Amino acid sequence: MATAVNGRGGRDGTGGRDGKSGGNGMGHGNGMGGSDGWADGGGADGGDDGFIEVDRVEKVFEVRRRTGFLRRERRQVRAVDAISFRVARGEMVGCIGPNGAGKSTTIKMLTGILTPSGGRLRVAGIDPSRERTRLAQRIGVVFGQRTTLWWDLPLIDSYRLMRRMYRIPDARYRANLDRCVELLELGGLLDVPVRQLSLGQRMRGDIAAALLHDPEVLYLDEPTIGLDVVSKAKVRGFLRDLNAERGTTVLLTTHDLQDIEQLCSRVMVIDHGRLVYDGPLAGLHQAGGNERTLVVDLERELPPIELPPARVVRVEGPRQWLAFPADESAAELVARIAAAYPLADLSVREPDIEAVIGRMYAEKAVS
Ligand SMILES: Nc1ncnc2c1ncn2[C@@H]1O[C@H](COP(=O)(O)OP(=O)(O)OP(=O)(O)O)[C@@H](O)[C@H]1O
Repeated sequence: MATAVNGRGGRDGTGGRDGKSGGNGMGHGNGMGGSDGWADGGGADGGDDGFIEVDRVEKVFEVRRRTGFLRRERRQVRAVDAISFRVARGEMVGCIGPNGAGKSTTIKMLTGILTPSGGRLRVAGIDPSRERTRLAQRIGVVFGQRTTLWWDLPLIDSYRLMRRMYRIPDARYRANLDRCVELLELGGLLDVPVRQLSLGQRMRGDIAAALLHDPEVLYLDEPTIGLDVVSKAKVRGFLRDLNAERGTTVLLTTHDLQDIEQLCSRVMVIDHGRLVYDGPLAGLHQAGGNERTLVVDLERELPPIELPPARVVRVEGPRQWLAFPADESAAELVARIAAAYPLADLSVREPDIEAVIGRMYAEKAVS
C-alpha cells in the first residue's frame, strides 16, 4: 500500500507531504499516500490508516566533548531529520538502515522514552512523550540488545511483576501467558533465572513479556540480532501468527533483510536520520538495481560456472560467488547448478543494505 518516500528532501518540510511516489520508490511523499495533510488525531486513536502518525519529526541530541583540561565543546547530533510516515492498524512494517541512521531513536520517540525536538507524533491518537503511561497500556516494546526482564529472577517472576505493573486482569494474564508459553516454547524455562537463558530463549521471553497486556502495537528493535537460524525462524513464525490472528500492528528495526522478506509487506529505509525509501521490499531491490549472491561450494576446483543471467564475481578454490538479479528465483538457479555441476554446499546472500542505499543514491544522482 505504501510507496512514497521522504527522499533526501528533508528539513525544508517539502519531504513527506506530497504523497507522490517516484517510479522507483524514490522521491518525496508521506508514506501512506495521504496527500491532504494530517489527521488531527481526531478520532480516539487517530483512525485506521493513521494509527501511527509521524509528521516531520526531528530529534537533535546535544553532545559535550572534552577538548582540553577544562574545555568542553558542545555539538549537535541530528539523529532524526524531518521524518514523516503513517502506519495503518494491523500493518507490519520493517525499518532498516546503516548503523547510527536513527532507527532506534525513532522507535524510542514512538514509545515516549525520548521527546522529539520538532514535528508531530501520535500513536493511537496519543502523544507518546506527553502521555507515556497511558500509551504504555497500548504498546509493547522489545529491544533486542537489552532485556526488560529481571536478570536474577526466574522468568515467571518477571511476568508476575509485569502483571502487577500493567494491572492485567487475572483471566487475561493467564490466557496470554498460556498462549505465549505454548507458541514461544517457554514451558521448560519459566523457573530458570533470566541470566541463565540463551540469547534466543531470552528473546522469546522478552517478546512474551511485551505481549502479556495485549498491546495493539508492538515495537521490536532488532528482534533477531545474534540468534541462530532455528531461533530466528521461531521468532518470525510467532510474529507472523500474532499479526495475522490478533491484528497487532508491528514496527520492527533490523539489519537482517530476511526479517523484512518474511514478515513485512512494507519497508522503510532510514539513512542519516532521513526516510529515503518507503514501500515494498521488491521495490527496494529495483530502486537499488539490486542483485543477490549465491555462494556455491563445488566438490572440486572448476572453471567459472556459466549459467546466465547469473555471473561469477569471485572464485576461491572450489568456492564460487554468483551474482544474480534479485527478482530471479534462487531455487531455479540452484536446480540448474545442481543438474550441471558437482555441488557440495551453497547459500544465498541477501544484498548488503548499505550497498543498496549507496546504489539508490547513485541512481538518484544521475537521474
Ligand atoms: N542519547 C544520545 N545522545 C547523543 N547521541 C545519540 C544518543 N542516542 C543516539 N545518538 C546518536 O544518534 C544517531 C542515531 O542513533 P540510533 O541509535 O537511533 O541509530 P540506529 O539507526 O538505531 O543505529 P544501530 O543500527 O547502530 O542501532 C547516532 O549518531 C547516535 O550516535
